[in-house]
Amino acid sequence: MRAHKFDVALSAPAGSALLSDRLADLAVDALIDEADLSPKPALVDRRSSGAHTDLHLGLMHASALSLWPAFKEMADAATSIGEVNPQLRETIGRFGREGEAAMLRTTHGVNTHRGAIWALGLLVTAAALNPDDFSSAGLCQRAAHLASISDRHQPVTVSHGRAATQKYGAKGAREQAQMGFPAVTQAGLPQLARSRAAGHGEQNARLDALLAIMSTLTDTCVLHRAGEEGLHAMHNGAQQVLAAGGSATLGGRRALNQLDQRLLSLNASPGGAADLLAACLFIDSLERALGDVMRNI
Ligand SMILES: CC(C)(COP(=O)(O)OP(=O)(O)OC[C@H]1O[C@@H](n2cnc3c(N)ncnc32)[C@H](O)[C@@H]1O)[C@@H](O)C(=O)NCCC(=O)NCCS
Ligand SMILES: Nc1ncnc2c1ncn2[C@@H]1O[C@H](COP(=O)(O)OP(=O)(O)OP(=O)(O)O)[C@@H](O)[C@H]1O
Repeated sequence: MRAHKFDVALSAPAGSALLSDRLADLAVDALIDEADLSPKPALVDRRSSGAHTDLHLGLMHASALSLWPAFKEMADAATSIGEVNPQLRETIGRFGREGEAAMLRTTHGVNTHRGAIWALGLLVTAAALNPDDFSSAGLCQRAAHLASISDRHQPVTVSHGRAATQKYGAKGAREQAQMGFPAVTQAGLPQLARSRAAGHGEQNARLDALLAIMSTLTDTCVLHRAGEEGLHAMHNGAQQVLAAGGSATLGGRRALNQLDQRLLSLNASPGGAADLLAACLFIDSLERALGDVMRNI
């Protein structure tokens, strides 16, 4: 295995920990940070379970922790296989399904993180494939390449997401990844940077990033639960919060509260947007690790 200067940065807090351990740590941290972020519209957070009757914050944390081995296995596979090819795609597909099984054992059958395993699994793999390039563009491009390869062992299931993409002709989790996560690179990450630069505070900047994603994403969780009316309510409401100045402003907070109420009344939970916020936080943490290395050279 090649040694990279980023191995040092990523493994620093854990001493001798390997790159794959640190990538799995960062993916789990991103999921826990996403769950804790509050007040998120109609999602599980520190205040409530949002539109979900079967989820709560403790379950989100336990589920996130249960995914650590799957993320580590994916990173290890990327390091040993070393390139984007069908073998790597099918290997991480197997670990993704094992991750889903671990999640369902932990939550007693509740879907807490299906979409997140997919998005973060691809990004963890993309990071381990080339630790010299943790740029968001590079990571998302490698992830997209992987997501575009078919997996012969993937069972054909009738998921809520697939049903919604077929009924509404919308692009779902699979297509978002195949396109290189435009919701992350063109909406979430730029908004995170803008709100930080405006001095809005980290939690508000993260909420604004979530809202930027929600303002255009065809979230199949919302489509499945609340149809096109729910999707329009999400797009319009999120745009209004940002137009009012974002979560750090009084007007933005009022609009955010209205969006929360509206989505709750429609039973519309933006779970796909939440997963993509976790993807933003993961990429952001990698870019910060890179910055720390540069400062210490
Ligand atoms: C591609 C996946 C997400 C299935 O997607 P599908 O649309 O069929 O289904 P499902 O309704 O079960 O889950 C979709 C989840 O994605 C999230 N999501 C919804 N809409 C979107 C969107 N537009 N963009 C991104 N994520 C979204 C939500 O959290 C939702 O719960 C995935 O579960 C899968 O196929 N896994 C197989 C295992 C695998 O190959 N893993 C690869 C290694 S990570
Ligand atoms: N903080 C969060 N709160 C709720 N859901 C989240 C959160 N973060 C991410 N999610 C995502 O939202 C999805 C949950 O959506 P949903 O409950 O609609 O799932 P489902 O099992 O497909 O449908 P249903 O519950 O309607 O039967 C999970 O797959 C998860 O990836």
